[in-house]
Amino acid sequence: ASHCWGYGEDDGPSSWHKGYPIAQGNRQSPVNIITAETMYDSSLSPLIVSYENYSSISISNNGCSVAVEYADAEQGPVIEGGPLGDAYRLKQFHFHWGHKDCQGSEHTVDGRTYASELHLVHWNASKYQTFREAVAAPDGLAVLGVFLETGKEHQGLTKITDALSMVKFKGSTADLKDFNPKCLLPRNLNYWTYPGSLTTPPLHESVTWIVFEEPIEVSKRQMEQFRMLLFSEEKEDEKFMENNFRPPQPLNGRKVCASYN
Ligand SMILES: NS(=O)(=O)c1c2ccccc2cc2ccccc12
Ligand SMILES: [Zn+2]
Repeated sequence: ASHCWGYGEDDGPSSWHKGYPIAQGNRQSPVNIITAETMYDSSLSPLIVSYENYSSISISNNGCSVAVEYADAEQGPVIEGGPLGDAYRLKQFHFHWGHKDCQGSEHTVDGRTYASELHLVHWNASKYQTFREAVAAPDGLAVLGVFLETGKEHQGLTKITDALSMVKFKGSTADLKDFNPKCLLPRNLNYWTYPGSLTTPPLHESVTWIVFEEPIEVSKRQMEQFRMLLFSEEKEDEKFMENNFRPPQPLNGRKVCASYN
């Protein structure tokens, strides 16, 4: 089916189960992280982020978010360690945000929402041949989640926020070369991890989530730049892209592990 789901009244998260029954599965994402119920797991090794030889290609508006795509190269940017048994290669990163700064993240921490959440999507290139194959495998994907809160301007993010005007409409793409995503990670890499899913249809339960505890700071102006994006195509009525987040889903007995005590 074409993109017949969205974030509106009648095509939003509460109706996704009609087209995607897995929406009511037992390892869905996002979740509310209740810090008092997280388990320190001393067997979790530090996360190794090797983003040195990155090569970003483009930035695009896919009608539900704005994403920066990376070349699919053997020696591309990877993450390993932590809860991961293999090396996972960066495919793209994208954002979720609200129509005001007090909401917009997908994961929540003790019920707290953040202005936005950055997702860096990686696939298990050690075990699978293609992203397409990995996207439906239970150990196929690893997504890093970074919370964004408003404060001072994020220097590294300006290259992205200043490019947003070039991808205003659904289906638009623009060149975006040499963007090193390492600058978007928080200083402190303490994280929570749990087994989950894509937070958008097809909602495959194939994601090892790694959510950093420390948010990064972005300015209110930078958040406004995300809100000028459109869900709609050039010829359609203007629908501002905002509130493109799925609310927290039941844990169904899953434990959220903490990398720190
Ligand atoms: N929110 S999300 O990270 O689940 C997600 C993906 C996750 C894994 C693989 C591909 C994904 C593509 C997405 C595209 C737009 C929004 C979320 C997306
Ligand atoms: Zn996402």
